[in-house]
Amino acid sequence: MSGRQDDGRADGGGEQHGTRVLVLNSGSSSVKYQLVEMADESRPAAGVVERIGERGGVADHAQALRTVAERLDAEGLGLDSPRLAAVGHRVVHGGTRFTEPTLITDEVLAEIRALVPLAPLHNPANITGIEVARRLRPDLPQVAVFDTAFHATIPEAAARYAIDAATAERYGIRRYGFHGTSHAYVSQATAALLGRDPADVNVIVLHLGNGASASAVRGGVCVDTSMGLTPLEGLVMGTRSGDVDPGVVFHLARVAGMGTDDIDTLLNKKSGLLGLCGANDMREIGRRMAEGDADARLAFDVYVHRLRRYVGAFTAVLGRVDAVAFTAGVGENSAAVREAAMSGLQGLGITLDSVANAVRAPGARLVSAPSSRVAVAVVPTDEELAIARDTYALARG
Ligand SMILES: Nc1ncnc2c1ncn2[C@@H]1O[C@H](COP(=O)(O)OP(=O)(O)O)[C@@H](O)[C@H]1O
Ligand SMILES: CC(=O)OP(=O)(O)O
Ligand SMILES: [Mg+2]
Repeated sequence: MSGRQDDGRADGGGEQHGTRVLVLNSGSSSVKYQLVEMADESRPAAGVVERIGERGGVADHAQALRTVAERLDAEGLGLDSPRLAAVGHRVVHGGTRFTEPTLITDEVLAEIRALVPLAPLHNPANITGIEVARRLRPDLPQVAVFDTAFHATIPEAAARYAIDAATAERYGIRRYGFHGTSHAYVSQATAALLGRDPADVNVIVLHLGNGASASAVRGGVCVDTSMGLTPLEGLVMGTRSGDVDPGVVFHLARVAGMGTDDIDTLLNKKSGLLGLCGANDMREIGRRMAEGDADARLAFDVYVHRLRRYVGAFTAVLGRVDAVAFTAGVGENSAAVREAAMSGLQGLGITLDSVANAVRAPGARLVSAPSSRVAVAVVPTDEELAIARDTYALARG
């Protein structure tokens, strides 16, 4: 650690002395950013630019990234800082090509671009972030950390769709899975909360943000996940349908006369909670339910029903479950979703402690009853820290 600079000055130090990583987590409609000081994993700067492309928001991802750069400059923490060691980028789709954090070169960028058809809402935003950061600091290592990477261990029986094998092979059609950085981080943190070695613990992780996915993790290794070829499959999400009969697509095409792009937009942006009740934010749904709104109630019930199905399915996949971990915006904050999702599951060894579950508290914590064979935990995710660690490790060589 000879290069570490701990003098506490806002800037300065030699060129090789950077100990900070800028993490860019570009989502379909937001850019989250964090500056992570690796010496103590503190965050000198963090923020989010939201509502990209929506009314009242910035026009596009390039504009959002300019806003991020301006905010960092205003705090004296700009991209020109010599304390910066590297930039870490969340990249959503790595296909079968990328299963590890990867130093970004022109060739790597071209390969990420080739994967755009598999994640049209996400990879273009990630690419814009990479291009902007490379332009501003061509001298810095830039690292891509892939959402799909943690799922590369999923066995063929769970990863393959039962469709014509030659067609699947030719077009790369298989389950890739997403939110992997979060599933990896949270499954490890859950083992730590239980005071056990991750290699001995089986966890069902429920990542419930705007996008949502479940995963089955056996001894630290992912063995199944709810998202598939794209981040559309699986759980009910803010604006995405999750699982639907593929026949719905043909029916809409033939009977409703909708085109491919219209159906894509319908299922990705106008469905899920939003499609069912006109709101995609679980907080608003909670408020409306309290006022007796039947549409909000139905949306909540559909969301929870799907969640319970996956908990049951992944219990069967794992055989033995040690913990169910709730994470991301909804998972960490909605006691009502956790309560409803875990109710009546004594047959699976799950008993929630309703009082503990209702308490708001920071950090990882147990919300199951002492008698519960399966621990139920709320475990805050930290994708940015996980990306920063991977990025720093690779940048330092
Ligand atoms: N206090 C809360 N109660 C219920 N839901 C919440 C609360 N706070 C945030 N959320 C939910 O979290 C979602 C965002 O989660 P987040 O993990 O930040 O998503 P993403 O990373 O996909 O943007 C919001 O849509 C909102 O519904
Ligand atoms: C992959 C995915 O769904 O990401 P997000 O939840 O950030 O949209
Ligand atoms: Mg997220």
